[in-house]
Formats: sequence, C-alpha cells, structure tokens
Amino acid sequence: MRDFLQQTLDGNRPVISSGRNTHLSWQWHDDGILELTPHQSTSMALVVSAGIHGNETAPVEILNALTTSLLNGEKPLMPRLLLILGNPPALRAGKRYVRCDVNRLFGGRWQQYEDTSEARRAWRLEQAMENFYQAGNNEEVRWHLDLHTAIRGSYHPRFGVLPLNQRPWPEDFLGWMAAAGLEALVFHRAPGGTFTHYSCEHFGALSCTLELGKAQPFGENDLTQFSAARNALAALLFGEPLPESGETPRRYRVSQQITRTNEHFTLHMSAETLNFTAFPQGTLLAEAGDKRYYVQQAREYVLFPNPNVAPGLRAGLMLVEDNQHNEVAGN
Ligand SMILES: O=C(O)CCC(=O)N[C@@H](CCC(=O)O)C(=O)O
Ligand SMILES: [Zn+2]
Repeated sequence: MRDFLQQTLDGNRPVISSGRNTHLSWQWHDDGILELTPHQSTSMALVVSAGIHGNETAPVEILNALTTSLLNGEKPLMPRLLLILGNPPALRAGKRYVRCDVNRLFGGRWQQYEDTSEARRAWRLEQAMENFYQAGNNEEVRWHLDLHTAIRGSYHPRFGVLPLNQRPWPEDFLGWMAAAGLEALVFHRAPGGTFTHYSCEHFGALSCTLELGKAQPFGENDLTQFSAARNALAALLFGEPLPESGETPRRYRVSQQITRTNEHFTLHMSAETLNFTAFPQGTLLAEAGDKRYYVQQAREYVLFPNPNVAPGLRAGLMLVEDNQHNEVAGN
C-alpha cells in the first residue's frame, strides 16, 4: 500500500492487503485500520487515531505522511502500531459526522443508538483495538493518542484532553505531551463515551485526545504550527530524539459539564467565544428547559462550547485551572 489516506478515501479493499519491508510487516484490517509490526522485538503497543471527526484534517495529513515513510521503508518502526482513520464516510464528506458523533459511542454506548454507520464503526474500532492490545504480552506499555482539531479558535491552540484514570499519569507520558508542544492539559473527572476513555478504561492504555488547531478542509492546513507534535510522534514511531519541551503545559480539570438536555437550549456565549475564555463566578452560562448553568467557582474557563449538539450530549465543559494537580506517578 502506497498511501493509507488515499486508500481510505477511495473506500476500496486494497488488492494486496499485507506486506513487508526491511523494518516491518503491515496488515490492512479494514477501511481506515492498518497494523504495522516491527521485525525487532518491542515493549510498546501504540494506537494512533485521527479522523474520528471527518472535518478535522490537519492530524490526518500529519499521520498519513508519517505512515507513508514507514510503508516505504524509509524509517524504522519502534512500537507495535495500530493506525486508525476513524470515520471514513465523514472524511469523504468533509463533515464532523454523517449521522451521529462517533466519539460519544464508545464503551458499548453504540448499542443504545439506532443502527448508523457511526454506531457500527464504534463497534468495529472497539474490536480492532481489543484484538491489537490482546495480541501483545502483559508487559507491553500501551499508549493511545487520538488526534483531533477543535471547532473554535483557542487561547491554547494546542492542548491535550486526558480521560478519567484510576491510576496516576506517568511523568514520561506527560513529558511527551509537553514535547509535542501542547500548551495545556485538561483532566476529565468523569467517564465518557470517547475513544480515549474507552482505551484507558478497558485496556489500561495511557490515552490522550490531542487537539491541534482549528478544523480546516484538506490541503488548507498550516502544518508548521504542529511541527513539535509531528516530531514527537516521529520520536515515538521511528526512535528519533524527542523534541526539547518548551513551557510546561498549564493544567485544568473539568469542574462541570453543560448538557443540552432538551430541544429548548440556549448557550449564553457568542459564536466567537474562544476555547479557554474565562468567566467569573455567578455568570449564567446556559439554559436547558428549567435547568440553568452558572459559573460556580471563582473563575471557570469554557471548553468546546457547542449549542448545536444532539439532545442529551455535551454542549460544553467548564474548567478550573489546577496547576497543583498532582495525579502523576511518583507524586
Ligand atoms: O471543538 C469542539 O467543540 C470539539 C473538538 C473535539 O472533537 N474534541 C473531542 C474531545 C474528546 C475528549 O473529551 O477527550 C470531542 O469532542 O470528541
Ligand atoms: Zn474531534
């Protein structure tokens, strides 16, 4: 296979679905699901996904360029690697999703939804991840990096969102995030239906949703903004040196979720409100029927405000800054 992204956008089964080069063997499993295995032994199993939302193209372009170097045998491969382009029909359409947001369906939640391509895809991705991680031994370190871009502009253009985790986050994992140029890390405090929650909860993976800039169509991304993220991925994949970390990422935790509980929903923010905009205590944020959401802490920051989500889904997160957040191994 020459070009994983083009193959996925074409939507055809490849004529040859497995192969090998000097460094690795590869196996195409399904539309947008490709496994690469190094010839040398390894202690790491890495899943890198992008295109879970079909309009979030910058990370898809970055991931595909790295994949092409591996498939061409130009670079060695260090970990066992599962590459996922998450929602091929949405990528073809250039839309976040076709019928429903696949990143709300993981952890078996797809079973509660009508039979859509996204519900089937969430199930298929769960199976692919399970097969991949279970093929390794118990000693393997498991990572999952799910690459996204945000709908809105942001005071922190590059940031990470970490799922609820019962265990402390190891320093080397958080250090990789800093080296990838992430300016902020957001810690979830409750479970959810995202791919990273699934990999962390079910397989003990060290998982993070990386948000790289703002969503643009294919070919219109300025990838130079994400060179640190690209180089940090290259360090993991090819064994190249990890880039020097810049600033230590600021840490936030989720203080409350705004949920669009019914059709009568008003979000009291403009379409221009940036991610990480601060609001003072007492500010009315949103109304959903009789329910009103106010800023509860002295200052809260909004993330992913979106009044257009389907009823029952998250219409925004509120954060508090928490640089004392010490849930790190060894602290
Ligand atoms: O900009 C937005 O409103 C959404 C960007 C995006 O797709 N973010 C992910 C975050 C997943 C997480 O909470 O880890 C999503 O909403 O699925
Ligand atoms: Zn996304």
